[in-house]
Amino acid sequence: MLPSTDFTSTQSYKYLTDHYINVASKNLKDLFDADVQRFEKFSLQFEDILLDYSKNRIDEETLALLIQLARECGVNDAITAMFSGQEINVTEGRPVLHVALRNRSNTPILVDGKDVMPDVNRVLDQMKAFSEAIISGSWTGYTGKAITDVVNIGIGGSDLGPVMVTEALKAYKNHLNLHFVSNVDATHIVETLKTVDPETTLFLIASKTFTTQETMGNAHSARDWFIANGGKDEDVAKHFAALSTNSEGVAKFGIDTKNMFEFWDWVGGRYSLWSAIGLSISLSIGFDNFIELLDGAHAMDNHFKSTELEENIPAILALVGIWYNNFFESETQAILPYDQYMHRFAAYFQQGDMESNGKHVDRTGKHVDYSTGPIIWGEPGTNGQHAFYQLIHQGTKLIPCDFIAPAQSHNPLGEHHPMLLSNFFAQTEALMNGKTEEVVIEELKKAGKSEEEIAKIAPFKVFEGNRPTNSILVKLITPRALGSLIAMYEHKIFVQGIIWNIYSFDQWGVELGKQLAGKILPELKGNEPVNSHDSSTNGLINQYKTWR
Ligand SMILES: O=P(O)(O)OC[C@H]1O[C@@H](O)[C@H](O)[C@@H](O)[C@@H]1O
Repeated sequence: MLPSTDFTSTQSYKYLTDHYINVASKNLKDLFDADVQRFEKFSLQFEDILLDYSKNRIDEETLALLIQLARECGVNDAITAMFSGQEINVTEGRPVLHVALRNRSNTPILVDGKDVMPDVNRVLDQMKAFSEAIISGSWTGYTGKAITDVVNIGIGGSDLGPVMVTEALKAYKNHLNLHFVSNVDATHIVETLKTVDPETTLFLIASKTFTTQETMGNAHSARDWFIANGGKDEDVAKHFAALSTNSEGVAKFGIDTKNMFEFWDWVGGRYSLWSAIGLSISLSIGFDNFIELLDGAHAMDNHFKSTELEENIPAILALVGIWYNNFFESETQAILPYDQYMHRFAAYFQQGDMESNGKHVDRTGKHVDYSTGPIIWGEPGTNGQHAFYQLIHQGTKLIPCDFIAPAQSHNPLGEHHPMLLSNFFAQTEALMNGKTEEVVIEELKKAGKSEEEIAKIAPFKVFEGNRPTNSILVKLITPRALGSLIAMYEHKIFVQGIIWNIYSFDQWGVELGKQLAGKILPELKGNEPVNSHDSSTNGLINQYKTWR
């Protein structure tokens, strides 16, 4: 059982409310001027990952109170509950054990009295053998040729993790061409199939439930294309594999269950890249690198599980996030990787965070009267600088940002990496310090502007500063470091969900739209007008019918 506390009625929350008034009036620049130790005090290192959270609008008292808040909300007990396989996904009646998938120390983890580790290791062995056969070319297609292309068909958690990781670790990639098809828009599968050859293509049908409309639709179209282009029914086994918890659904689709890579209902979709859903990752970068990814996540799990909250990286990130979300009332949080390979990282955590903590009832079923999960967004730097950073620097909204960058590049070409990192360092400094009116006026004077010109233009050139950021500097984005980074954010989301007293591992909010689409689909047949909806929906459907 998870503890259930209304965090707004804790002692620490009350203290934080008063403390906020004091801190909100302070400037980050002044906090740095007043304390030469600030970086040492507010930074933590884990292996090759340095978290600098000193450029946040906090002081030592803030941190102490936030940690007290975490304690009052039972974060430590909740961590124990998750790692020990308790049924903490209450509304779906399941434990939450993505940590078991990467439990490289193999300590037993019990679900209903049974250790899950032998099953986890069995599927890992199966993934290893399969990956090696495909990569080496010993597994051949129906005409005897080696596989050259892998198409992962999945959506949400069965797509975003594999896409994000295979992109982030492209530097480790082998000869196989990876493709990802997620959208039910036929364009996605049609354009992908134009680029592959049925004789040398392997399709991975990735779906936890094996019922998701988009994935099933794309999987059937892929199978039809395979048959229409020379494959026979009996050849399907050489070209289709399934990654799922639903063996019945897999068999019904016509995939030999020998080609099924199993996982379990205690793996949430958005936490599933560590499971059989990661097969495309293992095929792309090799099984050994996939294990490195799991190792990195496991190391972060151990850090999270066994480190006091004061030094616990995911917990600190969570608490600082709560500080902005619930006291400064910031609505969003940007994730800004200064690494082109990590261009899907923010998109991945849009699902990870927003599907987990986008909840409006607490664990007792009561409507919350406080803000829960933030809106997550972001793009890689430096691209974002030339697009939306204007608003972060000079807009009216407070946007806490996580800046992430590798110290070493996989592509050390000329001055590119120092140029990239100079921007990474400059942005957080600029956001913190801003530029005062006096400095602006001084600069304009030096540029020879008249008093009149200066008075006109100066206000537009002022940067208020005092914009908070975390900087996450990673030595090099290796599979291990990436595994740790992903696990770090997963646990941050977990801690926040515990404090907000919500269930982070269900996703009922995605159901209504699915239900209604199921009702509307048959209504789109035929030409007779539809009148079973509100006038807007009827009007749109009926216009569609006249235009199609
Ligand atoms: O893997 P499945 O069962 O096809 O589900 C895909 C996605 O389906 C969505 O509806 C869920 O909100 C996601 O959490 C999930 O990842």
